[in-house]
Amino acid sequence: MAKVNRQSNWVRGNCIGRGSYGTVNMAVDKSNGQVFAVKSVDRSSDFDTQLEALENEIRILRSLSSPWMVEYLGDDTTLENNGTTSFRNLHLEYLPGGTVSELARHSGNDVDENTLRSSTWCIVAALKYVHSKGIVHCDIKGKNVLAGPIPGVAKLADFGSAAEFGGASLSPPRGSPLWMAPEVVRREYQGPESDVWSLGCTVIEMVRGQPAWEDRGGHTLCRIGYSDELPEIPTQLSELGRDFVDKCLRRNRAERWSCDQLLNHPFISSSAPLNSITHSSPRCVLDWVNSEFSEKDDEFEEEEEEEESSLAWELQTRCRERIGKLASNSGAIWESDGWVTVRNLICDRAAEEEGGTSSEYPNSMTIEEEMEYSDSIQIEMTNLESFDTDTDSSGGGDSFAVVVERAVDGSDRWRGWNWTMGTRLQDFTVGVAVAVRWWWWWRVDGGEWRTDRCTVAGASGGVIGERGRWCAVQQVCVDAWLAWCQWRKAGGDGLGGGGDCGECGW
Ligand SMILES: Nc1ncnc2c1ncn2[C@@H]1O[C@H](COP(=O)(O)OP(=O)(O)OP(=O)(O)O)[C@@H](O)[C@H]1O
Repeated sequence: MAKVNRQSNWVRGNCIGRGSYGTVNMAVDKSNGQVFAVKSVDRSSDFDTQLEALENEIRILRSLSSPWMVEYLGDDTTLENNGTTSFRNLHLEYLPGGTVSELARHSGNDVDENTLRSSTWCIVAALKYVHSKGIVHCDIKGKNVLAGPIPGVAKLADFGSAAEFGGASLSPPRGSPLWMAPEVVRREYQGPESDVWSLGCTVIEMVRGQPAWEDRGGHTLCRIGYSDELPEIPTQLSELGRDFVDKCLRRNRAERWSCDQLLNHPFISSSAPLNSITHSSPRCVLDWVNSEFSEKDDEFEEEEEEEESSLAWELQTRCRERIGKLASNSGAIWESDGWVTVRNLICDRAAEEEGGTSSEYPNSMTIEEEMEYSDSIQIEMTNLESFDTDTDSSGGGDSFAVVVERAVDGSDRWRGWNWTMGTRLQDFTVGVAVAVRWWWWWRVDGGEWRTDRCTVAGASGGVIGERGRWCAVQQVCVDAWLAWCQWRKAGGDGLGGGGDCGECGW
């Protein structure tokens, strides 16, 4: 997906947030059905600062990319309201979980410390990355941390105040007063250490559901900037949590811990979301169809294990988010007539070697009938073959079959099946169906990504659509893991052996 100056081929949806620098709406890309968030400022508005902040955010976000930051998807300018209003727009990954500040308010005093630790880990990991790029966020607070679809996954957002770090004070100081570090309030300095102070305030906010300092205007600013006081650390926070906050809230900024040090603090050091995952996968299908993976390899070649783990988690999360958003939409009509097979592939190495044939699928053949197919389908085939090779390398002798059909009415609707190890693994509709290694996504009707009507054989069984949206999202991950398990346990009980995957708990 092009990441800059996206064509204005999208529709603005409901307003999902307002800040001092803009309005945030849901939006849908008409060309591929992708849901995203769009932050907009009316260009004719009297408030130049709003436009400046948005342009600043666009510039900064273009230069950054981390699994723990909300992803920049592009930007554009649109004429709306019958051509009377011109908006400058920033397109962002949509995160449906709300802000950690809202979550904290709703949970009252009932804080789940595991979630807190892992959200904190995400913020620190994001900050470490941002600081390493010479940028200070300048507005760390609960409202600027968006919750992912799974408790404990969080992403840093709102880079409208962010700035390149020059070692001096930023004038005027940036950020939200109650989260500002003392040196920022005093206009002496604003750097990475100042973000760490704000982080300490944010951890308190995530526990209390309220800002760390009570808001009494100028009086509070005096307390922050010119007293020896520190915010009260909530008693319900564990000893480790209190120590972590203490390392952030040092009035002398030289004594504050860096993000590197904080990542090693026992409060969060083992709280990276799903940090046992070490495999990487494509970032998102639409990026990845065109990417040929080279960018990913270059980008992450030198990253440490921790970052690889973060990436893998991010990828899985994106899969869940994407499909979760779309699982509730209406999709392809599965039972309709009028489909034609355009590509049919069966890999049955063992059968070939033994001179046998696959009895599981009646049209068994290596590659048959190629009437018409898209590039993406080609990718699917290529990778299925390597997938099959992987399984065979462990002596599996499995067969892997894929049939892809296209609607004869030319509506660009696709559907397909794949079978493996003699068992029907998945039915899926395909607009773009891609398999790389053990990961699967599928998209229907040229835009919607769905999971319902995806039947998984073996222990999980059933029609996913009957299980409700969240289950459906989980199930997609099960599907992905299922394939992964199969790859790992090639030739064994990979498909039928659900229930013992240590990685996904399925
Ligand atoms: N990518 C996103 N996905 C979902 N919701 C979002 C997203 N970005 C922003 N929001 C929602 O919109 C609200 C306002 O966004 P944001 O904080 O970026 O605006 P702002 O004008 O810069 O705010 P502030 O007043 O804090 O400076 C957020 O608090 C959040 O509720």
